[in-house]
Amino acid sequence: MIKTAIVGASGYTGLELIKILLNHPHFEISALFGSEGGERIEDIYPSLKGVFEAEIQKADVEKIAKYDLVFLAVPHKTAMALVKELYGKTKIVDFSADYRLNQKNYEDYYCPHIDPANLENSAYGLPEIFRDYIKKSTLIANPGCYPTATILALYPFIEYIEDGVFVDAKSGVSGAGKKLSATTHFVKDNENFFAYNPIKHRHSVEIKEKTGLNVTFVPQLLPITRGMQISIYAKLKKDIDLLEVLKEKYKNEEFIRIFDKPVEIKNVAGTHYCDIFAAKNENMLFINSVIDNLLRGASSQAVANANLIFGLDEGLALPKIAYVP
Ligand SMILES: NC(=O)C1=CN([C@@H]2O[C@H](COP(=O)(O)OP(=O)(O)OC[C@H]3O[C@@H](n4cnc5c(N)ncnc54)[C@H](OP(=O)(O)O)[C@@H]3O)[C@@H](O)[C@H]2O)C=CC1
Ligand SMILES: CC(=O)N[C@@H](CCC(=O)OP(=O)(O)O)C(=O)O
Repeated sequence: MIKTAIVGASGYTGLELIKILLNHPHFEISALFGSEGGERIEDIYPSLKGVFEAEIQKADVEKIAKYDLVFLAVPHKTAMALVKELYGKTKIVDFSADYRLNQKNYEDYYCPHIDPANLENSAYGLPEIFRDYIKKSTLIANPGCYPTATILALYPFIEYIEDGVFVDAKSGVSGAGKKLSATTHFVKDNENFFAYNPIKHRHSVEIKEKTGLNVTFVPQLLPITRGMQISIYAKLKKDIDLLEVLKEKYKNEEFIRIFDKPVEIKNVAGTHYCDIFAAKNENMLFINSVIDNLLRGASSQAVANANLIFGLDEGLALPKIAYVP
């Protein structure tokens, strides 16, 4: 078995990761870490009682470095402070944005980078596009949830569209993590729907850097727990058969499903799937994608990447059964 540590186990993506790894034939959950430690995972998440019970230790680089595989499900900045010490000692899948961007883009949208030397050692963990790099890397920058759903939808069409696309994005509230804020308060979100941080959201630069396209990106908060839906509006340079383009690009991809009608969050919530649909009105293109932000947008994608860096089948243990009805 491959000894695995989860740093940030008490968070939402940490919990999803635990659930996936409990069904993994090769990755064994050997240690859980958090900011202070001294808690038990089944006390934080009573749903795990009798299923998986373990102590959470205070994060400590010396201890974490002993494991073969480390998932960092921690906030930006915290991740790079750990990677700076851990790189080369173990295999790392980082959920944060710290190794996703070039230094300039990172510092323009986040903060000064404290480990720029390792930016060139990371692979952007979107398997459908960067699989070959991922397999050779020991540091994976797991993509953001909005960029995952947006880039997978745009990728087949990049050569066919004009620069300048509108990305209308909607996320469930778990995308913001477990910490409380005025924006994620029940009374604010319940029976409500609003845009936040339009145009300037940090994910616009991630989408731009990976696709080369200028994007007008507007995230919005849906009053649901999990799942996200992306609507992209673009101009086609020439007439193409949209579904044929999608089917051809993703013909070997088990976890991309192409639909001939608009896609729905509920069909992917609880799974690693990204469902995609596209339609056009003359040269006006509409692309529609859905994912589970906690899974394909974070934890199941992290496991797909870990499978690849250990030379395992990419789909091992990835969830396929949606929470329907
Ligand atoms: N939620 C989502 O849909 C997505 C999240 N991500 C990214 O994944 C990461 C985790 O997100 P999420 O699970 O939502 O966040 P949460 O806020 O739910 O959880 C964060 C976790 O990080 C731990 N943590 C914080 N500081 C430290 C520290 N100094 N040392 C060790 N552990 C620490 C916390 O532990 P403790 O409770 O002990 O403080 C907690 O378990 C973030 O980088 C986020 O941006 C990426 C894509 C989608
Ligand atoms: C609803 C919500 O607040 N979503 C988060 C995005 C979560 C995500 O994908 O991730 P990273 O933080 O890893 O980039 C936001 O807009 O900041």
